[in-house]
Amino acid sequence: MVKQDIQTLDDIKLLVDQFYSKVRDNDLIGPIFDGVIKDKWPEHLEKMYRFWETILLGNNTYSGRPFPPHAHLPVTQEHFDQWKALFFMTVDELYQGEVADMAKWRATKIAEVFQAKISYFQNQ
Ligand code: HEM
Repeated sequence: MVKQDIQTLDDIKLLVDQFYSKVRDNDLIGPIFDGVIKDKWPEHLEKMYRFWETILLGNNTYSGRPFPPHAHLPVTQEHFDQWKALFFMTVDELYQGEVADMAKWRATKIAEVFQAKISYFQNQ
C-alpha cells in the first residue's frame, strides 16, 4: 500500500499519539517519561502536537524552550537510540515522503544536540 506524506495537523496528531504510546510501553524509556509527566499526558501530547506542527508544517503554534525539561534527566546514548528507533518506526509505519524524511532528520539532529548538552551537565 502506498503511504501518504505528513500533510495536516491530524497527521501530526496520529504520529505523536502512536509514538508516545510506543514510548510508554517501552521498558527502557517509558518509566522516565511517566516519572516526570505522571498524569499530565494530555498536556504533554498537546505540546508535542504544536512542536511538530511548527517544525514540519511551518505553523508557528509552539512557543517554548524544548531543552530545559531534559537537562537533568538520567539518560544516556542508549536511551536516545531507543527514542530514535521508536520515532523512526512510527514515522515509517504511517507515512512516506519528504516531510516524513524531514521528521526523521530533524529528530536525529535535535536528539544529537540534547544528548550532547545532557552529557555536558552530567560531567559537571
Ligand atoms: C530519551 C530521550 C528523551 C526523553 C527521556 C525525553 C523526556 C521528556 C520529558 C520527561 C519531558 C517533560 C514533560 C513535562 O515536563 O511535562 C519532555 C519534554 C519535551 N521533549 Fe523530550 N525527551 C527525550 C527526547 C526528546 C527529543 C529527541 C525531542 C525532539 C526531537 C524532544 C522534545 C521535547 C519537547 C519539545 C518537549 C516539551 C518542552 C516544553 O516544555 O516546551 N524530546 N521530554
